[in-house]
Amino acid sequence: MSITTYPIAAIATAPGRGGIGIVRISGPDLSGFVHAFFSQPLRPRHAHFLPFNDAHGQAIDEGIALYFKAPHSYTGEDVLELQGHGGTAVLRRVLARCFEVGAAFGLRHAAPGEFTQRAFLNDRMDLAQAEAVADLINASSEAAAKGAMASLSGAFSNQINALADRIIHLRMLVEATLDFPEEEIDFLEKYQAAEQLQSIHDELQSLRRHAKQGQVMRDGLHVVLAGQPNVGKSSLLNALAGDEIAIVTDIAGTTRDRVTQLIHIDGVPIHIVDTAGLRETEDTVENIGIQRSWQEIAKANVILHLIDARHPNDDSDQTIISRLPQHTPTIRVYNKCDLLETSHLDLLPKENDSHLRISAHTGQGLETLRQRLLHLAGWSPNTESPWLARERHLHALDRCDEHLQLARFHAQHDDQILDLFAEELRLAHTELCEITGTFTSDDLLGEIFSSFCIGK
Ligand SMILES: Nc1nc2c(c(=O)[nH]1)N(C=O)[C@@H](CNc1ccc(C(=O)N[C@@H](CCC(=O)O)C(=O)O)cc1)CN2
Ligand SMILES: Nc1nc2c(ncn2[C@@H]2O[C@H](COP(=O)(O)OP(=O)(O)OP(=O)(O)O)[C@@H](O)[C@H]2O)c(=O)[nH]1
Ligand SMILES: [Mg+2]
Repeated sequence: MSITTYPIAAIATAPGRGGIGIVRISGPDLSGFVHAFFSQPLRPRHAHFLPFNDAHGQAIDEGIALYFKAPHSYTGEDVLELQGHGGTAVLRRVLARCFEVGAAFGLRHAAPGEFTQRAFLNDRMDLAQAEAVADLINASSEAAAKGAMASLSGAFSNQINALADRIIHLRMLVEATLDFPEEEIDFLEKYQAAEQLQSIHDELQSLRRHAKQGQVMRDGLHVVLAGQPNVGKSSLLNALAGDEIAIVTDIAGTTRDRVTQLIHIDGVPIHIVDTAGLRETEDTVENIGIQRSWQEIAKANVILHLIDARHPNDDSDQTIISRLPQHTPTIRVYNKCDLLETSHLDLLPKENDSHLRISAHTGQGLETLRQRLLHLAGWSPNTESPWLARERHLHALDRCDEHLQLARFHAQHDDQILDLFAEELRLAHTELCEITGTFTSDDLLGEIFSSFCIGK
């Protein structure tokens, strides 16, 4: 792969004050730089306690210098770490001194993610692992951090590679047969191609379910609270968040702007979006709020349609139902059950997967609601430790599945279409390679690494 020639430097620790701050430099050969900076060579992989001097020999800081020789480093290049005191000004001075010394060596400031990009280009990790580095840093819950670490250590990539190997095996058989046209007729039977395909397909399905969970774990589920004014949407948001986030009053039309709160259910991040109550109104401000409610509803992963349990068959709710998107999972949540006379309970639809009874005031039914949300997120509590995945990975798995299905179609209509079968297998394989980065466009790499923080 293409290896860049110039060295890069950046502050690797978070901006702001900290106990220790690190300036990191990576390049194909830093021995000249090290000598110019310290006037002495450094023993690789040893901690040296040294002054970091300016051009006049005055100490800017004193700290630990660590020198990693290529390829035994994070990036696979020579890496020098200057671990000093973690103050903004002192770190900036150390970095500036690096550029002074490094000018002779073509030292440049690192772009976001450039250290990790070099690690990827030097085969220190594949693309899914590089993405996991960023996901680990950005993880908002311990469960997400655990999942990111699983991906970083290769749990996800290993499964992708195992699946790719099975497709490669089948491809080899097909391609070999294509060289001997007289054998094509027997191919499918001889190698039980349909059975192999079926079993690859089954494995892909299980991988997709797993990856879907990993993606929800990373990005969270967007749950929108929708319904008429005064049904208790904001009260439910507050109850789920365990805090007074949104204003609650008995005045219909209290919420104007959407209010979003991140909560965690069993470690799964869930973005709860409270919206303005839906109704016909002349009020300009409220109308803008209601438009925003519909925008949020259109983007939702799950809609909780709140209904006042005392009026379960309200016309306005029927109108709302008719306008809700058909394909978004929706739960009808009958709120204020604490106010219901027992005799009225019969008027409510039976509780099931899509009809729940709750009270935002007493907390009745909230645990069932939480579990229901987890279920809709594709979460099954007994899954062995999940790894984190991204939307990009899910799309690639979906496309892989489409190609496998087309391959299966050609396998079932087996008259002289072995080359089409082979082509679909090739495309399915390519999709898996996009996940681990064996084939990727520079655009995609740019997009992925530019979203990293500086110094990573
Ligand atoms: N100070 C410091 N801490 C850090 C990092 C770093 O770059 N510097 N990391 C950066 O993100 C993470 C650790 N990742 C690293 C991965 C590989 C190597 C490395 O030197 N690997 C060599 C040697 C392995 C060995 O001794 O067994 C190799 O793989 O050949 C270093 C850090 C988190 N903590
Ligand atoms: N008894 C009882 N009252 C509730 C319950 N949930 C909400 N309320 C009351 O219903 C009124 C309206 O609650 P909100 O949470 O502001 O309703 P909303 O759906 O957000 O209303 P808008 O923001 O106007 O759309 C308040 O007086 C709440 O205290 C409940 O479960 N039981
Ligand atoms: Mg409200």
